[in-house]
Amino acid sequence: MKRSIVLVGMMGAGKSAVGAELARRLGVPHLDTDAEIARAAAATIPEIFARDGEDFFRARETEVLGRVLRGPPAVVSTGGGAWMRPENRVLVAGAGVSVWLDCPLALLWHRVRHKPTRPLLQTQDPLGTLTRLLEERAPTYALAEVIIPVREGDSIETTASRVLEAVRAHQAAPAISPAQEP
Ligand SMILES: Nc1ncnc2c1ncn2[C@@H]1O[C@H](COP(=O)(O)OP(=O)(O)OP(=O)(O)O)[C@@H](O)[C@H]1O
Ligand SMILES: O=C(O)C1=C[C@@H](O)[C@@H](O)[C@H](O)C1
Ligand SMILES: [Mg+2]
Repeated sequence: MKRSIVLVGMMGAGKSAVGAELARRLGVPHLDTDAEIARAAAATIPEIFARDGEDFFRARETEVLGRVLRGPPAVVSTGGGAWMRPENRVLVAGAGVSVWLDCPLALLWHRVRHKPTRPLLQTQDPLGTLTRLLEERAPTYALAEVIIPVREGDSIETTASRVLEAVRAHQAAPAISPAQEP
């Protein structure tokens, strides 16, 4: 594996779960930016948001992403908002293939509704917030090089297999030079 695989998408899409399975199969490190930030801060993600604010978290996220992408090829599970920052997309483009786990709203909600670990969903109307975030973010997630639709009933293993297959097909495809574009 020459380039890292970088999973992007909404909270609950399965970036951490599928990333761990992919790394195990490929025999490469699995790095989860949320986990790396929490480890360095010796605090949980909700604690960091509450104590230092979202801007601080986003700055650490960009630092961590840059650091893990400078290392040997790995599977990188990003936080749900990481792909929204243009500088993070530039970092990913330089070192890895980006993969959007494209998961429908109902399935995301089913997975995140009972967990207090996502500070952005600690609102009066968490489903409304999740809906708005997905609507706002989907066009940007769609800029990822590889898109994997994830549907109810797809296991972590099945999703990991589909990611691997799609990444291999993507890497085997000849790059289109600007001169060939219409
Ligand atoms: N394909 C799947 N089948 C069943 N459960 C899954 C699947 N993918 C993820 N899950 C479960 O859904 C929950 C959320 O997944 P996970 O933590 O991997 O999401 P995430 O994309 O990393 O979210 P975040 O952006 O908040 O870190 C976990 O409990 C995980 O085990
Ligand atoms: O979607 C988001 O913006 C977030 C997702 C999580 O992975 C964490 O990075 C944090 O809770 C923010
Ligand atoms: Mg995660």
